[in-house]
Parts: sequence; C-alpha cells; structure tokens
Amino acid sequence: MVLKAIVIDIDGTITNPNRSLDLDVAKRFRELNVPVILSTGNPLCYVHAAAKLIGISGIVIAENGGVVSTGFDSPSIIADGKEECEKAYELLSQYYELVKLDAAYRKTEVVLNRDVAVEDLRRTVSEHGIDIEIIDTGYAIHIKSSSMNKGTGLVTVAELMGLEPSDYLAIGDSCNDAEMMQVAGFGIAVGNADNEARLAAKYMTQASFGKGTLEAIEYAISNGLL
Ligand SMILES: O=C(O)COP(=O)(O)O
Ligand SMILES: [Mg+2]
Repeated sequence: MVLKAIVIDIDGTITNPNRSLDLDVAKRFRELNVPVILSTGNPLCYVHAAAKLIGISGIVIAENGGVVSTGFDSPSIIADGKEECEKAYELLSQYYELVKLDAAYRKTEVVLNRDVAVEDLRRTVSEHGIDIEIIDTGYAIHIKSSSMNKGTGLVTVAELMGLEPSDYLAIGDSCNDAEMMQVAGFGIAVGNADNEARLAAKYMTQASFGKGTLEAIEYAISNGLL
C-alpha cells in the first residue's frame, strides 16, 4: 500500500527534547515528494508559523482537530464546544489552582499548565456530570470536546485534499495522536511515545523525538509505504 501524504504531530515528534524544531526533520520534509500536514494540540497561529518556516502545506490540524485550516490565507473550519470547556474550567477553578496557556489564541479548547493531576480533574468533572474530555499530552492539559480529535481532523483534511484518511502515514508521540494513527493508513509512534500512542501505532521507532521521525520516514520508504 503506497501512501500519498504524511500527517504528523509537532511537540515530541518533530522537535528535540527541549521542544525546539529538529532542523534535520524540516530539511527531510522538503525533500519528500508527498505533502506533509502538521497536526497538533497547539493553536492555529503556532502551527501556521511552523508550517511556513518549514516550507510545507498551510492545510493543518490545530487544537486537536478543533480547528482545521484550509490553507495559509484561507478560512478555517472551527468546531463548536468552547463554552462547555469554559464551564468545565470555571467549575475546576473552584477546586484547583489552574493556569491557562495561550488562552487568547484558542478557539475550541481550554488548555492548562501541567501542574495539576489530570486524573483529579477528570474525577471532578465526572462527579458533576459534565461531558468533556481532559487529556495530558505531556506538554499541556487540554479541556476539550470529546466529539473532535486529530482523527476527525484528518477525515476533514483528507476531504479537502481529495484523498482518503487511509492514504496517510500518521506519526506521533502522545495520547492525542492515537485517533489519527487509527484512522490513517499506517501509524508510527516515535520512541518517546506514551502508552496510548504505542498501542494505536502499527510500528514504533527505536529513536525518539525528531530522530524518531527521520527513522519513521526511512522505515516507510524501505517498506514501500512512501
Ligand atoms: O499541544 C500540546 O499539548 C502538544 O502539542 P502536540 O499535539 O503538537 O504534541
Ligand atoms: Mg506530541
């Protein structure tokens, strides 16, 4: 099965351990003859800046699928559900010291510093009967709608690009990459991946972070996937 595009996470996947961009990965993307689509929990402005500086597509998945951009200078598809996330945040703020991250740029989620246990937050919202998803990506805690994720984002991107989700190689490091790895034609977890990403992947690289992505690309090429 030859895949026609790559959909790839940012933090922990194309970065170094200190979250800086792995420049060898950026260079490798530009050498490929398939489109590379960034897919992240970060806000749209962050992803568009990364895509522009790397030199790849402006079609991107931001906010864990809550925002899908149709291009650098074209409209975005923005999911509902922000108010539910804010309601959950207000409730949780009565019980925990919470610090919001990038609040000014986020359209569909509330994202918090990781200085509180995600299990505690989940328990408190479920005790109050609030239907919301709370995930810890290893970089931030996201209060998000359970009806969208990077997998639903990939379905939208595939439609935009005239492809099928199964045409994509998905590469990631964390629980928020699991759905897109399941929806894609083939999923690869980098060596530093958490359990959920490892379980969702069909292959896991030896190397971690950006070096893991370089290994994933070579694995895909040598196995006829790209
Ligand atoms: O936004 C996050 O928490 C992590 O970002 P990522 O999805 O690019 O790893
Ligand atoms: Mg990640």
